[in-house]
Amino acid sequence: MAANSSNGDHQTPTKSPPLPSPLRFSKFFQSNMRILVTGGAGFIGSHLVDRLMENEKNEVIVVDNYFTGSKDNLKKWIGHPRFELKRHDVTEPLLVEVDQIYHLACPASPIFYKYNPVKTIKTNVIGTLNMLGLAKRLGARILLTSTSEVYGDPLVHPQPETYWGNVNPIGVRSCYDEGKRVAETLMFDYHRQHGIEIRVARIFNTYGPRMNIDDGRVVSNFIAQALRGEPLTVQSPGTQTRSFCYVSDLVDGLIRLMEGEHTGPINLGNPGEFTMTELAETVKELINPKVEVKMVENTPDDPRQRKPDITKAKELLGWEPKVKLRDGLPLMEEDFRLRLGVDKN
Ligand SMILES: NC(=O)c1ccc[n+]([C@@H]2O[C@H](COP(=O)([O-])OP(=O)(O)OC[C@H]3O[C@@H](n4cnc5c(N)ncnc54)[C@H](O)[C@@H]3O)[C@@H](O)[C@H]2O)c1
Ligand SMILES: O=c1ccn([C@@H]2O[C@H](COP(=O)(O)OP(=O)(O)O[C@H]3OC[C@@H](O)[C@H](O)[C@H]3O)[C@@H](O)[C@H]2O)c(=O)[nH]1
Repeated sequence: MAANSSNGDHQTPTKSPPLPSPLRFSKFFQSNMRILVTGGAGFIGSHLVDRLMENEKNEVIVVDNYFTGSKDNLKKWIGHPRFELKRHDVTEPLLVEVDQIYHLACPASPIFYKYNPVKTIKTNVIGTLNMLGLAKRLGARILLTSTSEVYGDPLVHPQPETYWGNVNPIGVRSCYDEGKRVAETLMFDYHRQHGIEIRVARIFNTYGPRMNIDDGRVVSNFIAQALRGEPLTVQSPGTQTRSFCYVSDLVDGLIRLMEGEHTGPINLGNPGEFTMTELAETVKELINPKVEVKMVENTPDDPRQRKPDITKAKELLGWEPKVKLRDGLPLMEEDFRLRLGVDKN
């Protein structure tokens, strides 16, 4: 009996299989990395997308619910064959096929994360669970953008990753800082229990073009106020400190972390430390020497000092920030002038 009659395996095909579409061989179909960016329509996310899209081997999918982000931030990529944008809330399950997940979705400015604290904590907990579930199903590597806020009002200065923090669990900032702490816990539990490849970045205050004009964070507030000729509102006492990282440096650190071999957590931030009064004076000097600096009331639980210890990022990722505050502020000023319609005279 002829071997090919026993089962279908060896039958001589009567018709040759269809040729693949000619598009299969166009450069846009040769991507070897499909990357999901949650929160990609936001400030950091959209800069990350710009960098990922520069590599022709990447295909990028963004999901965002547009709470604080905007399609405008991604307008140069809309319609690009290697780019896809979906309105989606990460508190709902997501089905896509990807190799890497950058999980950024979460409001980051205190006025926005406090606006609906229950939603903020759901985004951090349920949103991160959903993304970890997706990573588990696909065997994808996932990076979480955690925050320096996990150190709370730190009693150790500067903050190394080994510091466990000093966080109020029931305060008005807890939806965000405790939310991110739970998100970190989930990342490490999925790593230990299910072998998921995880990366955790602890990002310190980051600034740059495309921040929302009325975002409420200090750098965007001061620049917008200086350009509008309004007083710069320093929240009392003004001696509290922050360390500000320019967004291009931060994005470089995120990509190095994702591509490297270390889970983290790893601090990503610029160790240059400034009081809020110093920041106001610098913005005044660089942008509008005529504006006044006004002391206003602060909000509860505002951390009194913050500065990253970036030894680990230097050693493990070969990363350190390059852009100094005095060089980064004018780049942001340019973008704010365009959007506010204020010319340089
Ligand atoms: N910018 C900083 O200084 C800083 C510092 C530490 C950590 N981070 C983290 O980096 C990430 C990005 O921050 P950012 O400064 O770009 O803020 P952003 O507010 O500009 O971006 C957040 C994005 O997430 C989207 N989003 C919010 N909730 C969502 C949800 N439930 N589903 C889908 N999308 C949702 C928003 O619409 C927005 O586009 C956040 O996770 C934030 O916690 C930022
Ligand atoms: O107009 C303002 C706004 C803020 N501030 C002060 O500036 C400091 C920084 O405040 P921001 O609102 O910019 O940011 P915070 O450092 O409080 O939180 C940020 O931390 C890291 C990220 O996770 C988030 O982007 C955000 O939560 C605070 O001390 C605040 O009191 C002012 O003095 N004037």
